[in-house]
Amino acid sequence: FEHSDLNYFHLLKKHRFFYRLIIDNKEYPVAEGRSAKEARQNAARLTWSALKEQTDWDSKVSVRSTLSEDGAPPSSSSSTPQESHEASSQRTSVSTSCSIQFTDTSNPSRAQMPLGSENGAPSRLSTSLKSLESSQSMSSGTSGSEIFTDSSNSSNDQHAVKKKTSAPSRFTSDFDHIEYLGFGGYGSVYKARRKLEEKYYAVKIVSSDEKAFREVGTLSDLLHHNVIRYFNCWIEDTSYEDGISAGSSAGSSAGGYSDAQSTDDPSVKFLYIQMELCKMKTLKEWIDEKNTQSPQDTKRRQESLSIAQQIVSGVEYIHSRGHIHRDLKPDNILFGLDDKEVKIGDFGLVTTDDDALIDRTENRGTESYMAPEQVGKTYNRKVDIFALGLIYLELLWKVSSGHERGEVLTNARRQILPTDFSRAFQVENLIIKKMLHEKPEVRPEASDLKEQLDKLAQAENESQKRATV
Ligand SMILES: Nc1ncnc2c1ncn2[C@@H]1O[C@H](COP(=O)(O)OP(=O)(O)OP(=O)(O)O)[C@@H](O)[C@H]1O
Repeated sequence: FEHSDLNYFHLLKKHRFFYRLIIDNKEYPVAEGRSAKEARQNAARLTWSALKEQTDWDSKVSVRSTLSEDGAPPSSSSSTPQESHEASSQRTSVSTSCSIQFTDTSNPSRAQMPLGSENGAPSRLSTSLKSLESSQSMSSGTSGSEIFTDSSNSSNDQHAVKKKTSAPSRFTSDFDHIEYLGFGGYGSVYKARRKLEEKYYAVKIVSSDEKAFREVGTLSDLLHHNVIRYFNCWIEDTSYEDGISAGSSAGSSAGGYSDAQSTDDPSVKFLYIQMELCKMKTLKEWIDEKNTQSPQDTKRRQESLSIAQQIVSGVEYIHSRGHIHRDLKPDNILFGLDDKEVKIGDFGLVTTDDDALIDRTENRGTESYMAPEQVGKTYNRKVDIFALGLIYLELLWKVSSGHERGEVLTNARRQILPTDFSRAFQVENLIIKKMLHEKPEVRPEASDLKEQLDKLAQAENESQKRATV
């Protein structure tokens, strides 16, 4: 990406809305968006992610309440289409009801700040916007939008945004057989066939901001069989909504293209990220499946080792390219279409690793997999090794309930592994304990870990051969 494009996104970042959900007096993470609606939807998504984590650990929590805005009594009519889709798609069982409230945490003075009016930068904004637009239409061949910019008059610059016309969507013109796959904290993912080569891809649509650019910036830098492959990205004025994800949204039709996801703010754009299509099965589902099978079997041990080797391979590669994933968890690891390889995805929280412990944004990542130092501001790539330690333990060790899983993970974070586990998996126990060491410098590098796991796999193979002779 051009620096000018990034400047543009830095400027847009100042024009923000913030929302947080409060459920039964518990505050969930603050979400941001470039419109109130987008911030509300992001708040719903972040809360859903947090609830998913929480309900795994404690199934008492209810999440099927209808989301209502601004503290209004919950009612199905008050939820936005996206939110009601989220509420209705929740699979967690309900035991109690709870009240959900949206709180606008925006700083009004910032939220109303005219776009591009800060730091005397309006003409830079116009220039960046223009260069962004021209590169967009060059790459997509479809623009259909006009730019109204008068860079000689800075007072007009807050209007230096696109006037929306019904631009043809590159997504719907280049792709067909579009199917909704799911949503994450930041956007929705679709399976779609690119007409030209008649090949299927996953297309993730997120609001086009700095975080999204960081994700594609990193993905475009990576090519490894254990990392979800990136192909392309482009920007559109509107998001895509199909019949499922749009719910009863006015103006949307099943499988059609609508601007129901567009916002009143014409500067809000959406980044479409075209990626390798994986199976709709995450490592989380694999673990859950294994946990329903009994008893703890040797096949699980072998498969877990092979999966751990692949994840470590991917992480070693990511680290070798100078990145830290920061959000490794079973939900973010998918199976390739051939079901043979696992692939690391969701690079939304990726950052650079300059080898030194540097001051970073605090508290990034999913709480239950986060290394202890990640709650602060100074950490390095070893946070990924900590998360991997917990994942390897979960791969290997059968638990029977969400409650047990919670206990095992909480203790493991303090390097206390189940006694039976230490007995049954002596080598793995030592490796995992080191990965979970409180001091990041004691945790192994991904390359060392890979070597250890390769040796372990070799030893297992040999002992199996001996057993069959
Ligand atoms: N390349 C892909 N192929 C197939 N399915 C995918 C692909 N990428 C994501 N998905 C699916 O789409 C859904 C949303 O994924 P996404 O990466 O946006 O969010 P997430 O990882 O679930 O959540 P979060 O971003 O909050 O961590 C998930 O169910 C995921 O399994």
